[in-house]
Amino acid sequence: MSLIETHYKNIYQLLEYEDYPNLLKKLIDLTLDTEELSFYQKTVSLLDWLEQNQTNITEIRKRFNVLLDDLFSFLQKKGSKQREKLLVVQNLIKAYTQSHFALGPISLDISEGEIIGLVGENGNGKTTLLRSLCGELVPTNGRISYLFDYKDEYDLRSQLIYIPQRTKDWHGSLLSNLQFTAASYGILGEVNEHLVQLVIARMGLRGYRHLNWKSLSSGYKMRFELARMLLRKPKLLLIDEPLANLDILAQQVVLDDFRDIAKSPFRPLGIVLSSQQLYEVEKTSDRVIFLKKGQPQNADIKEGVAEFKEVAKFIVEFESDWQQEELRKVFATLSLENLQIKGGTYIAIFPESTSQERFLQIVVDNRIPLNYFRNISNSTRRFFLS
Ligand SMILES: Nc1ncnc2c1ncn2[C@@H]1O[C@H](COP(=O)(O)OP(=O)(O)OP(=O)(O)O)[C@@H](O)[C@H]1O
Repeated sequence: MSLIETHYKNIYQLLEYEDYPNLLKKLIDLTLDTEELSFYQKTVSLLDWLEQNQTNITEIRKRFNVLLDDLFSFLQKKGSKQREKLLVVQNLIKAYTQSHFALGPISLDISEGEIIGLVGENGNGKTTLLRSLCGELVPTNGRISYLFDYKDEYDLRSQLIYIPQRTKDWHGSLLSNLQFTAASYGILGEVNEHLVQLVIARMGLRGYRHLNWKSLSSGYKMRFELARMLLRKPKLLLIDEPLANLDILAQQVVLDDFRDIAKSPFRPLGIVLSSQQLYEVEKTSDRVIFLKKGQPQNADIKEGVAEFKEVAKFIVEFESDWQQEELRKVFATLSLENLQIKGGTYIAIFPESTSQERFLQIVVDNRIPLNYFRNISNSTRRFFLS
């Protein structure tokens, strides 16, 4: 099955399951992928119609179906985009003279459709890496090469978007700001009007379009930044702590959005994001880099290329009402090497030969009360252990 056919099948399944909120997002993504005013108009009129007709399910289904068929037959002709390499970093070092902190050497590359997660404790170089990748900081050593086409420095900056942790405030309404952003990238007239409506709806900002910066919560300010990013049609998005200030549900929505946007068969883009939400980031990213004192811990640099390391241990994180002593006793049969407890959560380290099944069997046989369990043998979580 081709990439487009799989995409098509997944989206039609949403129609079958009547998951209209998600379907609407996908439909807007496909509309943006067409880059055609006639489709922008059709989808915006569907959005307007939906606002007045939320209960007529048969008609809603019919309209979604017609538009989806239309979009797919257009995009099928356009064809999917071959994924290309966007960026190559070779032995990057960034040293600050004032604080004696040095990042790197780091080597990595990123292609269209790929998401790289950056994790690590505070002050270990995540922001420094992102700011170096976007050109805001000049490397002390090493090379960063952008492999996509760009006309000049301004064009490069518009295709390479960096969203910092603390974004600048803005004046006026959310709608007028997005219209202004689009205009500053040469998107004018009817295209501007429709495109802005689409990205507003895509980011769930329709009900907030007339609000100003002060009236938006931090989560909605982040959505505004993402809407602004979409208007600029970037190749590479570098984003610092996008999940900070978001509730758990909003975090999952934003991460799903990142995946959908990065992995579009028609306009894929590369994303590098930093976060403290380890497990959420691991679920979403294709690769995760753990930085400690400026060094990637889970990658070996061989001939300038990062190779990701595996650990030779079986490590589990769990929560239980049992005391350490009782747990040590029963897990001794699995040759327990180390048991730590922090913040009410246990981390148990066993030899590599221990399997998850054997661990769970011991739990069942001994009726150990388990409130939570996660195999972290391959998670960057293990680097946070003391
Ligand atoms: N402009 C600067 N001049 C000197 N030192 C700096 C500068 N910016 C950052 N540092 C230092 O570099 C180190 C790494 O900082 P950085 O902001 O990259 O870490 P981080 O992993 O993003 O941290 P956090 O999770 O807290 O955002 C810190 O020790 C910081 O104090």
